[in-house]
Amino acid sequence: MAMVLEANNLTWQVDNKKIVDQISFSLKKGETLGIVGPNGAGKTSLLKCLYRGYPLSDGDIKITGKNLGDVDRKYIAQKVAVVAQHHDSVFDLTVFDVVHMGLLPHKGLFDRDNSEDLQLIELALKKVDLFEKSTQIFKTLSGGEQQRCLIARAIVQRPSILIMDEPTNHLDVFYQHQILELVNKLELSLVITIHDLNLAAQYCDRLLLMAEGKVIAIDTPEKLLTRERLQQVFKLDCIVDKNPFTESPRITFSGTNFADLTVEPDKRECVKTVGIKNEN
Ligand SMILES: Nc1ncnc2c1ncn2[C@@H]1O[C@H](COP(=O)(O)OP(=O)(O)OP(=O)(O)O)[C@@H](O)[C@H]1O
Repeated sequence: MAMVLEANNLTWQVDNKKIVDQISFSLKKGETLGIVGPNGAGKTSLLKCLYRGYPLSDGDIKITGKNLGDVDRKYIAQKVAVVAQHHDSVFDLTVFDVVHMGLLPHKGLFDRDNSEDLQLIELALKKVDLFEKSTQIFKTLSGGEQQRCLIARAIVQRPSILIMDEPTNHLDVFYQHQILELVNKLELSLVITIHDLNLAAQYCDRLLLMAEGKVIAIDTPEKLLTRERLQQVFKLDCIVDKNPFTESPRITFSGTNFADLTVEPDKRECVKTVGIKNEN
């Protein structure tokens, strides 16, 4: 099957420190890849490499078969939509105007909107249930509504790949599920960073687990999320069983178990909880 995204040996460094260190993976059409790992692992930096916010020190990226170095920004904007963590630039715009921005990669400088464009915006706003709030200023929306507004912009953009940096951040449990269900139904290829491993297991086809800039493993949630691996990376003991609703892996972490919490996380030794039955 043709790959929508191919990342080969991606490396990005600052002051000789490799923040993203020789990462390779590919993404199939319609697949959802979740990037997981501890704070500071390099997840956001990896995403920024993907949409060319950061210049690579080494490696290359192909999007729909074309090398990123050989295409212009407009091609990237047509193929890749991004929902980043910070969106200050759209704060004072109305919901309609933010969603309208999704048309820009497909327009020439002097092109006017036609009826199809307006229909597309209307459909996208209805899909995320924000049509009634079209004239509201973006910054006055709730966190969940802001995420939905940015997803509507991505729908209008009609990309092949949607990249989202922690899309469930600051959302309550209802909106966490709503956002992830919504983007999964769009039938796009998705790359998302996500801290909640249970949500990642439920909504992602594959996970890329990273730490200190490197890939620890890439696999399906069922194969990747093992007690041993999670202990090694997060320094916490856990039980891995199954979510009774979805059958996806369910992870329950123990408390920290550390006598001295002032020790840096990467120097901590994981203390196993005695007597825990683990299905992995
Ligand atoms: N522009 C930069 N200059 C210097 N260091 C940077 C830069 N961007 C990121 N870093 C460093 O790279 C490391 C990885 O940061 P990044 O934000 O990619 O991690 P993350 O896995 O997304 O973390 P979190 O889960 O906390 O959001 C951090 O130590 C960070 O300080």
